[in-house]
Amino acid sequence: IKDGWFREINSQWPGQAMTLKVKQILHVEKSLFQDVLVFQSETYGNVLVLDSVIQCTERDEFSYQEMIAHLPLASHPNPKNVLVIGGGDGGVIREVLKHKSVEKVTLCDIDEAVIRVSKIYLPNMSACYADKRVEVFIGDGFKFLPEHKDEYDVIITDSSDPVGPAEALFKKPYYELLKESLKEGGHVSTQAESVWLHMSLIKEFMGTCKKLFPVAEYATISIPTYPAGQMGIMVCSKDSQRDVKLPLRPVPDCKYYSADVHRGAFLSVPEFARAMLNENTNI
Ligand SMILES: NCCCN[C@H]1CC[C@H](N)CC1
Repeated sequence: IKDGWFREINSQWPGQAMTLKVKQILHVEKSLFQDVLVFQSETYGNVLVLDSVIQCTERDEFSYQEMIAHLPLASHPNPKNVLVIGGGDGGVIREVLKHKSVEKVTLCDIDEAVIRVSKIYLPNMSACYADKRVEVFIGDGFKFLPEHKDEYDVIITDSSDPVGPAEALFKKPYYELLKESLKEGGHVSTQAESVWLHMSLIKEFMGTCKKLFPVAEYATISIPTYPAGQMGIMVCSKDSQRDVKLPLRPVPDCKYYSADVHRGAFLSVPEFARAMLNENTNI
């Protein structure tokens, strides 16, 4: 933070940086896994930053949290048991609980500091921890998944970037674990970075998903405070007959998500990205 501005300078997005004006620094901590910063911004509410990377802001988090949850859930016929890997800020669980069919949602985040801090500074994301359908497990998804095979209808990987604690969550071994923890006809979703900055990573990532899942689709969303203002969501299904681009039922109380936005998120992937992603299919 310099002269009152937070600048998201990072080697993953060379030569550019989102900058937010800081009103007040609320929390600074070095957890077991990463540097944790929360500040009150002038125009985006409270902001959670991990290892100098913006994780979420109160003003625009709904975009990403709604879409990473509802794309896999609304396209699944009857999701009952849901797992969230990461997502310690609580925003994704809030969205999962909007689905009446969901009986239980388990959150597995490696860093208790993120949960503790979001309970204090991100109340409208972490309020849902009080819901009786929610259970929390502090630990590494890599250790949790092998102990929960054939158990979940939907698994959402709400991770930080592939630099630091979340690096392994973008590689094949993790996706094999995800697949084994899904029940028949299960869906997965994960944050899939920006077509403006990470095309090579997304291409490799799509290749992994297409090898492991019969259905794998990349959706795009608009979110101002993520790098380049665009974020991808990868959605896969174990059921070769399933269309994850098709919303099967409405989701109440959303500010970003709708049935049209569901379809549009897959249809509006820009041509340069679609061409690169489709190259993978002839592996
Ligand atoms: N619920 C927190 C979302 C974390 N998602 C990532 C944060 C860092 C970004 N560069 C990419 C998305």
